[in-house]
Amino acid sequence: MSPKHAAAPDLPHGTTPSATGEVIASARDLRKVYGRGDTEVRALDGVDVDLERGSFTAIMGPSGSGKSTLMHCMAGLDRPTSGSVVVDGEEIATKSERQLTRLRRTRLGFVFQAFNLIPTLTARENITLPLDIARRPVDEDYLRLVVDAVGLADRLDHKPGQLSGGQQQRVACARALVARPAVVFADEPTGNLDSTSSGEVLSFLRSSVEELGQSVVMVTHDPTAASYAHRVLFLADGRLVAELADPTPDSVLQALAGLRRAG
Ligand SMILES: Nc1ncnc2c1ncn2[C@@H]1O[C@H](COP(=O)(O)OP(=O)(O)OP(=O)(O)O)[C@@H](O)[C@H]1O
Repeated sequence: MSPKHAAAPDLPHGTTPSATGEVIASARDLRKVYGRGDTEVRALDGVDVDLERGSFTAIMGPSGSGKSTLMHCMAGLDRPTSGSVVVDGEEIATKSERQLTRLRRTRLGFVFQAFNLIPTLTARENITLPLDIARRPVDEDYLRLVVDAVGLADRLDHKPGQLSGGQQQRVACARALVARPAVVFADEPTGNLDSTSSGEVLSFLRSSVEELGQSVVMVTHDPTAASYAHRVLFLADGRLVAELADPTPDSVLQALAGLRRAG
């Protein structure tokens, strides 16, 4: 992975060279209902989606449209009321808590808005934590590749408190990737970052897809962030209402404006 990608926010918006045509995660007629009676909320109201291996997908939509619920149901963090979710060939909607925990640990990567690093561990220890918990050996060559790509080689002995917000989120990205998960789920990964740090994190996520063949799904409110993806899915009222391939910040803004007019 070239360092220029890790620092260059200006990525080409073109075809998806890394995409394989193979589905890595899918949802069928996915529904999630919170509450009942007068307080019932249909957070997901019949979502069908296929996510391709080796592609970067952004999920957008107004507040309350179901973005986080969709991501959480697809990542086994929340259980759907009905419908099916298959990730890396496994139906996850029917798994036990124990099986889900194992699946999340071994096959999925997560990046959250609040970096969620362990303050007493160094950057390196934070990055290798998922492997240590799963008692899997660290692939030092791959670790070096990921660490170089996020530009953290000279920060590995620092604790999170000694790192900037952008650096902490890059540690979180490296942590999500080091076990080579089937899918990385990122929930507003740049929500706490300035535009420069956001660009670095998003460039890294995109290059992890294009150069390492990873599959990334990201919830975001930010059209610029979404433009780093290969594909943007738009949710409204718990339904998938539109999608955009090879987005730019302008085309995302236009799509959002169109949806507001339609709504
Ligand atoms: N635990 C819960 N209990 C009850 N209702 C919930 C719960 N979680 C989410 N909801 C409701 O489900 C709907 C979808 O919520 P969700 O958080 O998925 O939306 P979102 O698009 O991610 O919103 P935001 O952009 O504001 O984060 C909202 O109406 C929300 O109030």
